[in-house]
Amino acid sequence: MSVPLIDLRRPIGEVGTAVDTACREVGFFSVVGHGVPEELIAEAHRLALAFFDLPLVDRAEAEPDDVSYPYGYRPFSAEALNRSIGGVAPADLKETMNIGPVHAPPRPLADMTDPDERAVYAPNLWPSALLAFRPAIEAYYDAMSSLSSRLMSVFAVALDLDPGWFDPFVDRHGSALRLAHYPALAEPAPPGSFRAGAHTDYGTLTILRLDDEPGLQVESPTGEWVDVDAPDGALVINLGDLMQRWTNDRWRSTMHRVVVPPDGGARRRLTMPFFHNANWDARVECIVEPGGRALHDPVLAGAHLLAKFRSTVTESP
Ligand SMILES: O=C(O)CCC(=O)C(=O)O
Ligand SMILES: [Fe+2]
Repeated sequence: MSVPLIDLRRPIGEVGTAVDTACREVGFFSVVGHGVPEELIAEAHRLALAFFDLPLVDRAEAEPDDVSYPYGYRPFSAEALNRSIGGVAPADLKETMNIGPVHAPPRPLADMTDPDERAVYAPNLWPSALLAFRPAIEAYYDAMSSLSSRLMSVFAVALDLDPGWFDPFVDRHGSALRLAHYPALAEPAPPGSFRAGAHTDYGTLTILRLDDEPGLQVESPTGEWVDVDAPDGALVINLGDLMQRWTNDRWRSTMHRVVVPPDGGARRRLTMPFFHNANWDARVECIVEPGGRALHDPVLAGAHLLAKFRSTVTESP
């Protein structure tokens, strides 16, 4: 299934209407006219592959000592995304490299009394073996950060709010970029395993750069799993749980997963999801349509995110 394709160069009102429809019906869409140079995307993708081609000892240099540290390298089988929704699926068939904010925090770390907030601004861990990696990935992080801000103002318009309505809630966001490598599988995958188990994303929105290898599926409103496809050069956008809650369930945070393709996963796959979050201390209260009532209690964005994140670490990688 091609998820709805939206050209961000169209007039903002038209874009907003298309986004509202896509977010209500599918929770996924793809965008062209996003302004991120193709070379910047290709360079990040190339260096991400080069990172996963490093010998394990060099990748492991970027692995945190403590599994609860949010950034750095996570080896094969360290995560089971399905557990974030209470599932019991085996570990995912992937390894990841996770990158947090690439600029100085909005205020000194010493002023942040919540240790979990400090964790969002914990330093990134980089491998010393691949010098071109860090600048290419930081440039990609920045590009995703700018595109997220633009999408949040499109979201505001789609919800009949002022374009800047979300700004005070996201102007100090601590979002995370993930490089997800699904290696070619030498042996048949264990029964019931996935490249990434069924889950919803946690935050406001995710920007996903797919590659040529298929596998991403979304759950339709009638419960069928459908393949996600997007034209070359497009970026796939989906909503996270916080946005569903914020919109009082008007929009959908859609269940999705990455399956092992019918060839048994003979080819590797590399995607680069960027998980945009609201500010740590943003108080998210349902945006209620006229005449409606709030379906959820207010929640702080940071606490909401951490609870989700902690539920997915496997006990024994
Ligand atoms: O790799 C993909 O296509 C999607 C991965 C994903 O959904 C996630 O990491 O949250
Ligand atoms: Fe996801």
